[in-house]
Amino acid sequence: MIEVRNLTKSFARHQAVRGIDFNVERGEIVGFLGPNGAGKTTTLRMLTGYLPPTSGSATIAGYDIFRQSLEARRCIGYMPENVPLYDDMRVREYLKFRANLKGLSGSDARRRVNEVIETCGLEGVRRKMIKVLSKGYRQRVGLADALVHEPQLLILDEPTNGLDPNQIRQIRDLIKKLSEKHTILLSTHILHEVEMTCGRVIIIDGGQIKAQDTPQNLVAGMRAAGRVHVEVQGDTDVISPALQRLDHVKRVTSEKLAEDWTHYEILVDSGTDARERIHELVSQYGWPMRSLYRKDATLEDVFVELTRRD
Ligand SMILES: Nc1ncnc2c1ncn2[C@@H]1O[C@H](COP(=O)(O)OP(=O)(O)OP(=O)(O)O)[C@@H](O)[C@H]1O
Repeated sequence: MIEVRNLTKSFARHQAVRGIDFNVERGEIVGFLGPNGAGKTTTLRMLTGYLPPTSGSATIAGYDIFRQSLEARRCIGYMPENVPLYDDMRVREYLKFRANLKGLSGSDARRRVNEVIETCGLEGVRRKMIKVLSKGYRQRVGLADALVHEPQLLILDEPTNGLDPNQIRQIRDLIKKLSEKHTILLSTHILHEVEMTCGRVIIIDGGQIKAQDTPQNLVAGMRAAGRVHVEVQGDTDVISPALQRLDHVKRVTSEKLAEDWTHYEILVDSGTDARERIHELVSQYGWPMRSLYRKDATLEDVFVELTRRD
């Protein structure tokens, strides 16, 4: 559905996207992740024909996004980061206007507008002015707009940005429902959302792809695949280096708690479990300990490991 080859974008002397390659197959739902300024929006804007690339190529459903831009864009429903809506139009009127702009007319336009109003849960606000809608409903109008011409591919740029937890859940459920009929490329900062909705993840940083795989494989393949948490009472300047010297420990971070207790987070190598060694060490020195547990790596750990700056 999407084939990207050696795609590059430079703004003056700044290279925002540096020769990226990736594919998205029909029916997939793929998360596009990266820290601020990684090049996500620039990539999505090139794929949707809003920005010409400096070099490289990309096709959507077999159409070259530059040479066959119109055909390619017909296959795409794009929801940009800040959905531009006409505040002084009513929801239904706006969607009808957008459907007409996308080449639908008469009964076809009416049918599709009614369908997307239902799909996106907009029945209750169809006659409301856009300016009075909550952020969650505005996002739904943006999604309905992206869907109205029945595109095969949906490209969503941070669709849950700025929403409250209930609204995030509603949009997430809607995206899941849409994934039954559409291929989806979804850019987001919310990693939990990606773990719950995406079959595959592409991580981009500094304009380059750092990893692409299923969330499960990314977590399993991480070098530091686990964290041990321990709370010990005593001198952090002594305890922290002692923990750091244990086998398979990659990094120790500490946070002081009340009454001379400290919480240590210990990053350990994949496939190792340092808990027994930690217990032995703490017992050997007689340091009081009140908790010791291990947490497996999450997609967030993979993301931090691949994109950390320090
Ligand atoms: N029109 C532009 N002119 C100059 N530089 C730009 C332009 N658009 C983006 N950039 C720069 O390109 C880089 C990538 O920006 P981009 O918006 O693609 O990042 P992003 O991954 O979408 O970040 P965010 O998560 O903050 O939206 C940034 O350094 C940004 O400042």
